[in-house]
Amino acid sequence: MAAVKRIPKANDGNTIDETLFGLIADDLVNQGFSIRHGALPDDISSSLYAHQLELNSNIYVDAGIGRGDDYLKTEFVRTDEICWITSDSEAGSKWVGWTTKLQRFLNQRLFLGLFSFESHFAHYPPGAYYKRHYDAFRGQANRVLSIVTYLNPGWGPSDGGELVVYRDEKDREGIKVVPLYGTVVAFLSEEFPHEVLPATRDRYSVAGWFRVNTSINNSIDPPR
Ligand SMILES: O=C(O)CCC(=O)C(=O)O
Ligand SMILES: [Fe+2]
Repeated sequence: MAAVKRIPKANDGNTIDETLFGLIADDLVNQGFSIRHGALPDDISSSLYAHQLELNSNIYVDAGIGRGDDYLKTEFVRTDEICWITSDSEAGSKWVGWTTKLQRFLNQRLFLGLFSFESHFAHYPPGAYYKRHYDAFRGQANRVLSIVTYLNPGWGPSDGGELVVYRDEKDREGIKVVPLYGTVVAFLSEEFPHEVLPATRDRYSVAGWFRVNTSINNSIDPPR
């Protein structure tokens, strides 16, 4: 008889992933964003962490803004460097597997119509930043939901590098998120301006975006 893999259940009978996904969905309904500490399953964090350590620093590229012809490299806005994640590595495939489950859950629960996902590792050397920005522009129907997680064990308050999520266009104070290992942040891409403050240490994150399908005439719009 084929072995059946037992998926751990939380007390309420949901899988551990489903319990977390339910909390994220509730946060998105109530406030449009979700900040969950220690949320990414440790198996995925540790794989991503190990994989990121092995990445040769020369495969990172300077981050730019926009896509295709709109792509600009501007130090005025951001000074991090990035490396896109694929399912080719074990770590990438675990992460993409998990985000696919989240995507399915949110589509069922919130009818978001999320269609594709793209994500990258980002390295912010000491002093690097990403100024206040939106991940998507209203009406351009592209990035719908942003997700970020951190690969920085032992990050302390004096290390800086917080993600600041602003509640709206007018908010100047924002909510500061310490980029600590295991924290997961998700927010509606068109609604929340945010920025990355400079850190005193190397800061590693994974940032991803779920998109809706903007294909025209059966030609599928590529993620990037
Ligand atoms: O690393 C972070 O905390 C967020 C990065 C970000 O805002 C982005 O890549 O668009
Ligand atoms: Fe962003």
